[in-house]
Amino acid sequence: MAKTVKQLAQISNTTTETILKQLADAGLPSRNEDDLVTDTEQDKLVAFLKQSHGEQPKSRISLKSKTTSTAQVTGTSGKAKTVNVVRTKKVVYEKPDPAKIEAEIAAQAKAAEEARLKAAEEKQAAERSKQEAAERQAATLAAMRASSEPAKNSEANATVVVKKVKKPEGVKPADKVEKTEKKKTVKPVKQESAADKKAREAREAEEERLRQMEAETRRKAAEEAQKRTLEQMKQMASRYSETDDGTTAAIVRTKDDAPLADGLVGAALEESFEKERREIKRGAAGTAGRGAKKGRKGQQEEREIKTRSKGLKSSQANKHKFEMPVEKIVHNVEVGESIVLSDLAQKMAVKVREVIKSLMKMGEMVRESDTIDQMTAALVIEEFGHNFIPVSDTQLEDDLQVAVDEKSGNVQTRPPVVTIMGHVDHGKTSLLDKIRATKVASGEAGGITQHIGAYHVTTDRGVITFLDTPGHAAFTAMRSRGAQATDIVVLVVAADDGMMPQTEEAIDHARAAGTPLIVAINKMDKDTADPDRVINELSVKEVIPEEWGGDTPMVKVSAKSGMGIDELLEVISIQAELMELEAPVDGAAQGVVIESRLDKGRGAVASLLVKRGTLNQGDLVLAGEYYGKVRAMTDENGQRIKTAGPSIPVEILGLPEAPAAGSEFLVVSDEKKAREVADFRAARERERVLERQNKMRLDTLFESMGSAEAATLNIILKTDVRGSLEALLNALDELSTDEVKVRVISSGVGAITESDVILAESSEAVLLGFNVRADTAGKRKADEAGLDIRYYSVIYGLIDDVKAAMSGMLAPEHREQILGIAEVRDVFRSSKFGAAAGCMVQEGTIYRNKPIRVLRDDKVIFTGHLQSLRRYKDDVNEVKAGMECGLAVKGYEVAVGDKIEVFEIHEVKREL
Ligand SMILES: Nc1nc2c(ncn2[C@@H]2O[C@H](COP(=O)(O)OP(=O)(O)OP(=O)(O)O)[C@@H](O)[C@H]2O)c(=O)[nH]1
Repeated sequence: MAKTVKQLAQISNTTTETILKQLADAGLPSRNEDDLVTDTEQDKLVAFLKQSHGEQPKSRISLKSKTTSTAQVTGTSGKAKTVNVVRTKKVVYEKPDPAKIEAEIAAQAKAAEEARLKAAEEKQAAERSKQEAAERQAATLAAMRASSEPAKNSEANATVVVKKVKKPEGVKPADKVEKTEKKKTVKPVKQESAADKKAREAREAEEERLRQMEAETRRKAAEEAQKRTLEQMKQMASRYSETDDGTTAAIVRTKDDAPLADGLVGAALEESFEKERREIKRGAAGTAGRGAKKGRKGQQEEREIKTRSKGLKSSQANKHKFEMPVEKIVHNVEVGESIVLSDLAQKMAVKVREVIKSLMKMGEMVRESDTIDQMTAALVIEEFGHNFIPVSDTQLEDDLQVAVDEKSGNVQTRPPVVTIMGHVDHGKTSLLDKIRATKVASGEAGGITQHIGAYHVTTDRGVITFLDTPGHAAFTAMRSRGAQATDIVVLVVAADDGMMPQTEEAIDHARAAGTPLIVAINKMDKDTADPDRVINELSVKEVIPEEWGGDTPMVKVSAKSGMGIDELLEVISIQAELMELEAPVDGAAQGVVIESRLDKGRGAVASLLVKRGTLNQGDLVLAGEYYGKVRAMTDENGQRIKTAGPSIPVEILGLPEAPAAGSEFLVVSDEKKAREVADFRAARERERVLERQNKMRLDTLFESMGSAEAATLNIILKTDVRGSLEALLNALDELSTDEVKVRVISSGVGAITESDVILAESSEAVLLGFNVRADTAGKRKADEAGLDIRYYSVIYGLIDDVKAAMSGMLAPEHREQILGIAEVRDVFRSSKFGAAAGCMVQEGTIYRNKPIRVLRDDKVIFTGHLQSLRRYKDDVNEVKAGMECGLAVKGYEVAVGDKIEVFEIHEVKREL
């Protein structure tokens, strides 16, 4: 507030003269004692006075703080004592100097101005260089026109240029362009007249128009080149990404708004089109290479590229060199029902680790070897920015099938394929035997058919092919396959036994497959035979005889006496005629694998039933997961044959492994396709196995958490053929109860090996051999480990043992013990016994009067008795290990290398 000089004198306790003098000294205007002094003047006066008294304005303020605490220290005497610790802290604040601030502001403004000027200069320079480039281009174009078609007008020249761009192969080589460039540079500079100026302007306008056309053409050419390159990548990435309509699906998503010509071509206009084409190619190869083996860095680059909404950065465009339009390679990832993680990663060209990480983010804890389902895979694929293509698991097979269908022709009537079904011991094999007039049943262990066989017989009414399916319930799965492959089911029902569980099952299977049924009421020779009861029981299951108004032919037969056999065959033939069974005879064969096994000497042996076409020796057969050329072909009687038409069963050699019984087979002309389908099927099988294993692991984990007492019976199972293996696995699968789980931890076809024994030892599993034995190393290992190996030749014997072990009913029972093993070293003819064998007893003792088995390649091939046992010329009752002997097997001719195993059945305390 303004005050008079007098008032100020009073406030400061001084005279008015003093104030007036001080005001004058401070440089303020002179005044009288009643004049007002403004606030600003008062401030100035105070500042002057402070300065004149030597006082500087404070620019720094110091603050001090002090804290006191205590600490425990050890004194010189060694005693601990408490001391006070004082901490002082000083903080200095600097008061901003207005002058300094002003200077700083001025400096900043100056720098900003300089930067602006610099930017403007740079912009000008860039424009200049752009203009220069445009001029160079115009000159190049003019020179090109002049050198190519001087007579034509500029419009025509432009067309030529456009044409050349569209067809890069017809373009001019680079050196010619360079020459035209040279021509331009050596031209003398003329003084420009008015007419010249007009002409120049017209030329410039025309050149500008051409330049735009040129730019447009180049853009199109670059786009086309990019398309071609991407097409190549697409083809490389996915050879089988055909859509329903047969066109190839796009593999790469390109961004529509990405500018191509400017960024791509840039100042590379001097370059020839040919060079550009080469560079596009090179760029594509480089990009593909990077894509194929990119690491984390590569992926980061990809992400950056992905987020880029526009083309190349201007800085890159100014590099004066060709740059490939960089775009993430988007793969079409085909996924079937499920996929192994490592395969998925490979298909997306990323590391498995990355896939695992992405799944972890989704809350899925997985490992490299795990399989994930189609939906989860779809999420992962989307996450990585690729295209998810769900594929039918049978797509490749379907394609092959179409190829086979196209080639087949000459449709003819074919023999019916008949499956004989029925309850155990109702006489299926005996009936077939009778039909074939060959005994098959007598040599079988336990009287059970062990695997599916197929036979064809010629009757008065034509050829009929029979599939001989085993009777035990364990073969249900295989039997249902048999029903699918067959035209007619003959249901055998014993007249003295009637309807049994497997009779019902057979009816269900035949119905499910839509296969006509013919009932053979067997054992009619027996006194206890009651066919009416059988018919009554069948009618309950809606199997009604023709006499009762139904549609099921029923024939009373006796496999023993041969009664009704001819009638049965006739009924089968009539039924077949009614069905008008036909198949193409020409063209590639296809059908079903009935049975397969690995033979030590011959490799994989597969029984096939040809359903259509003709199978020839030398054909390339794809069966299940395996393919190979048919090296040799035999019929069911072991006769070598060269061809097999529809409905004919054959045994073939030439596949690398034994395909699963029930697999479809077909002949393919293209080995590459066969390999692809085989690989695909193998991968699918692997996925299924892994899926099952994972499920098992999880289930086990869950169950063991739920019930502490749940015991698990681990089993390692080896069998002679795939058919029995599958049957046993199915049967064992069904045995698990709430208290005891049955877990087959390993299974396979062939002898029990050392590794099987080691696995059994480590996993506390029981070793079960069905019609197979342990090989020498396996046996030695089992002896060392003190492991018991259980051998079986009858399926229900094995199942019963497992059941008994599970239920704790391990009562003493009859069990086999192997007493001795002799190896056949020589075979010679004996007038008395036929074939006699010279043997070496390898283990234990060979007894003349005890039952024996003949083993070939560690598989049981015969069970029976010895006809004679000799030491030199003498008949003996026993021969001990290490001794030679001569023997003859009753009803069987042994071969060199066979083993004769003598066993006996005795009562033992049971334990598993
Ligand atoms: N009396 C009599 N016995 C028969 C007849 N058919 C079969 N058998 C006997 O019945 C038993 C079982 O015969 P198989 O032919 O092995 O019976 P299957 O149905 O093939 O048996 P699995 O292969 O075990 O399913 C044998 O002892 C035969 O001798 C028949 O018509 N009359």
